[in-house]
Amino acid sequence: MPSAPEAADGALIECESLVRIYQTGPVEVQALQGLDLVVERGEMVAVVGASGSGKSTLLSILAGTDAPTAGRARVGRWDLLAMSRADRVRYRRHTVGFVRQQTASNLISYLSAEQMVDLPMAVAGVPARERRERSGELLEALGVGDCAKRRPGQLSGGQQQRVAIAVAMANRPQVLLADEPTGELDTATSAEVFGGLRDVNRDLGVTVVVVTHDPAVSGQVERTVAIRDGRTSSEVLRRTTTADDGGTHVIAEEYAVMDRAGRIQVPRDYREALALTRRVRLALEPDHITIRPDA
Ligand SMILES: Nc1ncnc2c1ncn2[C@@H]1O[C@H](COP(=O)(O)OP(=O)(O)OP(=O)(O)O)[C@@H](O)[C@H]1O
Repeated sequence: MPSAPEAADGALIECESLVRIYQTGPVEVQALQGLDLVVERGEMVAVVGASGSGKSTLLSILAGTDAPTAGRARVGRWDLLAMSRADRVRYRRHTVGFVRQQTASNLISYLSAEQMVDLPMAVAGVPARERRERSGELLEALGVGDCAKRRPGQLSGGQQQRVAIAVAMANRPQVLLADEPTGELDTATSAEVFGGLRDVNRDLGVTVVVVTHDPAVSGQVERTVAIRDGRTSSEVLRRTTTADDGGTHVIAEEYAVMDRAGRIQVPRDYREALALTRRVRLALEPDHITIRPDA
């Protein structure tokens, strides 16, 4: 099987000042307005943000199905702004896997679960025996081994999404992208599907980027990236600590994101609380920086 190029040293995904402008007739929509994102190999990151903030646009660019207007976007050694058509096919086949929100759109109604996992490998020229083994392993790993012979109509919504994860993982991608994968599911089923994403991240080492509205999902990953108006505005990092009595709890801390030029976005509620407008006073203190109203 042809393998995707190995990543250079450093982060697996790196987006810098990423811009995507959609032009529909005279109307121009800036879906991404200088977004920065770094994801390390093996990480599982949630991307959150209001409707229209640019989450799906980011995911389509990372998936290689949409091209940025400007900026930099790199996944492994692939420069997403400079890929030929043949590169794009290779990139989509081997480097990234994609799971969509609509369970039905991930699957093919007349194929069984194992046939669906088999298909991307067959297209990539993987020998039949290796395909059979890989399909079996993946469906087992996702807890749907007993569904191998069933078609999508014979699977629950949660099982369908777990099969979709297995399909996306078939060609051993470096990155698994999921756009609201639990959006159509109830809470218990969402937890099951999210568990599937965590399993492939932990056990198969794939880097996962998951777009979600679901706080129960974003609350379980170590890093959540918030997008506002097409830019990365803040990140929440979570770590688990152990207390003296042996009990564990999760500490979540919110950080503002600064780009290479030193720009940060001051949250609207902070700006409003102190009536910060166009000009502010910055002062460097021994271990922090203050921002004061211009008055
Ligand atoms: N193909 C397109 N043509 C024109 N405008 C588009 C296109 N795709 C997205 N947009 C616009 O770009 C902006 C960002 O859209 P995007 O779908 O990335 O947001 P989102 O954060 O994923 O939203 P949601 O949570 O509702 O899915 C929106 O204003 C949207 O209307």
